[in-house]
Amino acid sequence: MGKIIVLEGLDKSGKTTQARLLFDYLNDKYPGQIDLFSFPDYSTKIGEEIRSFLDGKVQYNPQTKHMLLSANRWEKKENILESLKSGKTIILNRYYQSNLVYGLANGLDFEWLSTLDRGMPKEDITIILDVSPRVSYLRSIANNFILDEFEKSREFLEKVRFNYLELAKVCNWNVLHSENSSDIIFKSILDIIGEQ
Ligand SMILES: Nc1ncnc2c1ncn2[C@@H]1O[C@H](COP(=O)(O)OP(=O)(O)OP(=O)(O)O)[C@@H](O)[C@H]1O
Ligand SMILES: Cc1cn([C@H]2C[C@H](O)[C@@H](COP(=O)(O)O)O2)c(=O)[nH]c1=O
Repeated sequence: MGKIIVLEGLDKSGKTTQARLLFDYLNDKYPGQIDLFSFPDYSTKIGEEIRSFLDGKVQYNPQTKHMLLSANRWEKKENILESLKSGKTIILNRYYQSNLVYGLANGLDFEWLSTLDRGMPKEDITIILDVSPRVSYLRSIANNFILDEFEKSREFLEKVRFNYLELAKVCNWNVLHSENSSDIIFKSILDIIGEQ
C-alpha cells in the first residue's frame, strides 16, 4: 500500500473508532506495515499546551492556537517520513485539514492557515466522517465527555461542518455520512480506500 489516509470530521464523529478499526484490519492484512498517528498529539510539550487551551486553562489568540496545532504536526514530520520511507501505510486521525476548517471558523484566513502546514507530507486520501453538531453533542453527553473550548458552541460546530463540506468539493475529500452504525461506516471506508 504505502499511502497516507486521513480521517477527519467534527468532534465525536467517530474518527478514533474508525482509525482503530482500520488499523487493526490493515495490520492483519499487511502485518507491521501500518502506522497510526493522532493529532493533536497531546504527549508532547506543545501538545500539553494545546490541551491547556482546549480546556480553557490558558488563553491565546486564534493565531497562536492554530500555530501551536500546526507545530504539533511539524514535530512529528520525521516520524511520518520514516514510516513512509519504510513503505508503510499511515492512518492519520486528524491532520492539517482540521486546522483549515476550525481555523476558518475561528475567523482566520485560508491562505495563512494553509501556509502553516506547507511542506508536511501530502495525503493520498481524505475521508470526512460527516455528522451533525447535534449528533456530536448527543454522543458527548451520552458518554459524559467534558466539552472542550472548540466543542462548546453549536454555532461554531455548524461553521466547522459547513467548512468541511465546502472544502471537500474543491479539495477532493471524500464525505461519508457517519450517523450510521460503526460497521456500515467502516465498510464504506474500505470501499473508498479500495480494500474491500
Ligand atoms: N457510528 C457510531 N454510532 C454511535 N456512536 C459512535 C459511533 N462511532 C463512535 N461512536 C461513539 O462516539 C464517541 C466518540 O467516538 P470517537 O472517539 O471515535 O470520535 P472522535 O471523532 O475521535 O472524537 P474526538 O474528535 O472528540 O476525539 C465514542 O463514545 C464512540 O463510542
Ligand atoms: C489537529 C487539529 C485539531 N483542531 C481542533 C479540533 C478539535 O476541536 C480539537 C482537538 O480535539 P480532539 O478531541 O482531540 O479531536 O482541536 C484544530 O483546530 N486544528 C488542528 O490542526
